[in-house]
Amino acid sequence: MSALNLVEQSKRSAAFAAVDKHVGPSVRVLGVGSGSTVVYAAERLAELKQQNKLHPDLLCVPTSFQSKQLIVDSGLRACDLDDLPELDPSAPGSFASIDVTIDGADEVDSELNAIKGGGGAHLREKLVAAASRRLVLVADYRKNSDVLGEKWTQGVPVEVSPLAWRTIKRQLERLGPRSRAQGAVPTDAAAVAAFELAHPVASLRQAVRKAGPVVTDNGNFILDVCMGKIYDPPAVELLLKMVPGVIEVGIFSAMAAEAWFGNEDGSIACRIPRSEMKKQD
Ligand SMILES: O=C(CO)[C@H](O)[C@H](O)COP(=O)(O)O
Repeated sequence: MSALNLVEQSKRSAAFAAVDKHVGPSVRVLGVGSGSTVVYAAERLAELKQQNKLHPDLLCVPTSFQSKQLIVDSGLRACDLDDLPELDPSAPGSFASIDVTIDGADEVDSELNAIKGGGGAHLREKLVAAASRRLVLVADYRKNSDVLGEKWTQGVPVEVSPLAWRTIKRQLERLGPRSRAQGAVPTDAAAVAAFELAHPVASLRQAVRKAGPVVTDNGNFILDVCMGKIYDPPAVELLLKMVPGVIEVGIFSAMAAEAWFGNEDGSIACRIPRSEMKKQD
């Protein structure tokens, strides 16, 4: 099998396995992620729908224009996040009105922190993930990592306001040394800085087959911020988010409950956060 087919096959097997495990007749509201791996999840959902194995009134919440097309093309019903009914505010976890969300990822570390936004959809993806009782990631073996930034070297996608993207870029690039000097980044063990590079580099993502920048589904720009390995994803997420004009950061810290990977040898691996595994030992 060629390398390309191997990657596609591993995306497909991960997506099929995750859908089979998590999307049955009891799931009433499903979040549908974005990207090329989620295309296979939609393929499986369409099959299950044909076989009457889904809830008859299943609602699917899209995370992008692409995701909405996938839902509609699969014969499923799309529903905006804000159209979901408010749940009993006194019930535990009541904010989470989506039963489960299946989404892709660009890289996933051992704690299931993830980099997302390679497809530029991370604002809506994070909104949907935060409103989900369970976030399940699906990816091929190239995304399976120990530390964020090890395999995904294109930078953390950061959605920013087009109003002042150059100013925002400059501020993001100053984060490393300045914030460390001010003690904003936890550096307790000295060697363990929040991220690797002293001088992050942010580049405006350019469109393909259109002159100029990528414009997101929300009318914003994307800066890809290279910062080397990310040793403390929650701290870096917060740090980036605090820059005025940053709309959303493509670091998803401790949001995912499970990650399914298609392996190179054709097998499938399902991972949970390493700290959860230790508790179960
Ligand atoms: O975050 C995303 C889009 O914003 C995607 O889920 C991520 O880029 C993975 O995409 P693919 O499945 O095509 O590798």
